[in-house]
Amino acid sequence: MSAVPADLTRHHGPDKDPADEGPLLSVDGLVVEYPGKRRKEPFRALKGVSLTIGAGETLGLVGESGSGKTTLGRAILGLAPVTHGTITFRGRGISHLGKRERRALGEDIQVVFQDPYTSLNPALTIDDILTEPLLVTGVSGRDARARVRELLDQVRLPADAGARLPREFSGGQRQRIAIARALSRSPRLIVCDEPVSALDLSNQARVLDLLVEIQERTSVAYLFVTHDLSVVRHISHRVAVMYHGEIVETGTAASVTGQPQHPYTQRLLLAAPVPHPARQAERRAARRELTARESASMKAGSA
Ligand SMILES: Nc1ncnc2c1ncn2[C@@H]1O[C@H](COP(=O)(O)OP(=O)(O)OP(=O)(O)O)[C@@H](O)[C@H]1O
Repeated sequence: MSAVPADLTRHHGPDKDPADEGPLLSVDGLVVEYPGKRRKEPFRALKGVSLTIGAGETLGLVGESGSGKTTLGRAILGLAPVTHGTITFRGRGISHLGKRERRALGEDIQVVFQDPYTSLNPALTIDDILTEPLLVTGVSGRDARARVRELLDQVRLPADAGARLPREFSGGQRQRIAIARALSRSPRLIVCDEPVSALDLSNQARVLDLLVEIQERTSVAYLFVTHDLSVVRHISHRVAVMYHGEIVETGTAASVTGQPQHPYTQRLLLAAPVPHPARQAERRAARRELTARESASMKAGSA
């Protein structure tokens, strides 16, 4: 069940669209394999992943490096090869769309990448970066310019920012421009792939607050990929934990980070740094205990 209040699940006005009845996105038994190098077996990066995201909901996706988080986001965006399983968006299968259908879906599903330094075209002004996705869909130049002013205001940048180039902005400001670009066509879902991990702590907090505020206003949903548990706690309604290409635990942000069930989630929590040396020592002791318990149960299993 979604942790999002019922009034947040409305989208784009009071008329009910049958496509909005179920979850916004469902992923069922998703398998993604990358071709093996030099005729080796293909590498299975996702091994049957299932999850749902409701309208207006943030699902935090955590897991260590290489667990498959980015691959899942890329599969939803049509950028990773789906071997088995289905991805359904507003009731429609989207795992194997043609180029034109995928482009049309760009209106509803957008992405914000980790690195605000490489994700914006350095040769274009901010106005051009933000108008481009609108002009390709036939919006008039005048309407696109008006929308750009609205977007800059939404991400707290001055209207004259439009005439400048990406290099004239800080990392946090660039990430806000990338968010404005993702919002330009009013999507229902944004895949946020580590959007704050390249930023310093104060910019992280500003960008996270901005994402929450935008969600409250527009009911956009986020798949929020991160390896940082404090970030996931701050932003998510629910959290899914990935480990070696599988989802090993899903629950509300409070339950997954408060009473983790899976040993990997317990380990992930114990690995998160805490400022106080005494708490750090407690964590080290808890990690040792967990390792001892795991090796005892492995020995019992192999006996
Ligand atoms: N294009 C590719 N070709 C082959 N293997 C790939 C490709 N992309 C990813 N992989 C492999 O798939 C696995 C999952 O990678 P993925 O980037 O999805 O993990 P991740 O959890 O997002 O990691 P990180 O937090 O480091 O970004 C890794 O073992 C990776 O090496």
